[in-house]
Amino acid sequence: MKNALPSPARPLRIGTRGSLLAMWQAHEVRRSLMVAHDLSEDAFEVVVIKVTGDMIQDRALKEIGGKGLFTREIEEALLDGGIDIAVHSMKDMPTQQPPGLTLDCYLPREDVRDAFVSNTINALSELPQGAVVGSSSLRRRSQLALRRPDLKLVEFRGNVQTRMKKLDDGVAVATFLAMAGLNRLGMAHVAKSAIEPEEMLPAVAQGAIGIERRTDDAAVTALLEAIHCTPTGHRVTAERAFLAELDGSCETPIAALALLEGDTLWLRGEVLRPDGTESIAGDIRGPIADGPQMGRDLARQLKARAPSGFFDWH
Ligand SMILES: NCc1[nH]cc(CCC(=O)O)c1CC(=O)O
Repeated sequence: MKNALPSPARPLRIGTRGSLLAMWQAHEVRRSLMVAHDLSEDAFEVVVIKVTGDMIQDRALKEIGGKGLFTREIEEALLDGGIDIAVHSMKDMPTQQPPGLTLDCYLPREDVRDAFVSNTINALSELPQGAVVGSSSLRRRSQLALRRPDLKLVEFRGNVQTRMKKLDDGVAVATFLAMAGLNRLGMAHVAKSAIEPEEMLPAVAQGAIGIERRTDDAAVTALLEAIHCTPTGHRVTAERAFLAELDGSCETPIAALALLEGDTLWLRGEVLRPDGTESIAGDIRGPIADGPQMGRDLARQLKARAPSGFFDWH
């Protein structure tokens, strides 16, 4: 029977990338569903799906371009019925989902901050003049270039171990990771310090895990409702509306962070030139329910302030 509730005879298939962090996230979704619905582990099956983004680690992702490098194959499996839900780092998710798929279920958000990682230096502010730092994130690179034009930036990619090895080898004196990933993998000690959003505004949806489903799958929709974190949903939705209005992706120099203060949502946003020569930033406050409109409004305000040619990274 289609859309049946999971049972040992027909486990719910959870699709994910194969990276350590992605696997942890898929198992966290399984744990949450088990608790919420009093189901056993064998009501679920974690299905690993190879994605383009994982197969091209040796090249700068922005050279290959295109949105959804980490998600396309997973969404295809979801549409095909090969999996029943897909677990994603929301930071990597395109702002639009393909017809037939819905992404509106979020686990409670982790630490949103970037981590400062180094063997020898304690904090971003303590980097000596002209220091070599490694990052392949266009957002982090442009934010660093803006605030510290003296720094030398080199490409840095790979899992935590690969990056630590590069630091040991002296390829760079520091690099940057998301605190969320380090915390989830029990590797918070790798961070010398966390970088406050005031110093480096994080990526849209950083630290949030989202669960995608087939829109018409009523049983899965009901199953997921029980584990949805509403505050995370409000925050991520506002940030993603900001990103969508700027026509951005996880490979554009855009940052945003929404916080809830009582009944109010406070959204900060920043867009940069890729070379970090200029940044346009602003913020907006309003009722939580207006989050998506505020995201669009803030994006339009920043666009109106941008000189011509600012968005040439499109
Ligand atoms: N683009 C890769 C990616 N996607 C999500 C995370 C970390 C976890 C998260 O933000 O949820 C990372 C790695 C990183 O930036 O360190």
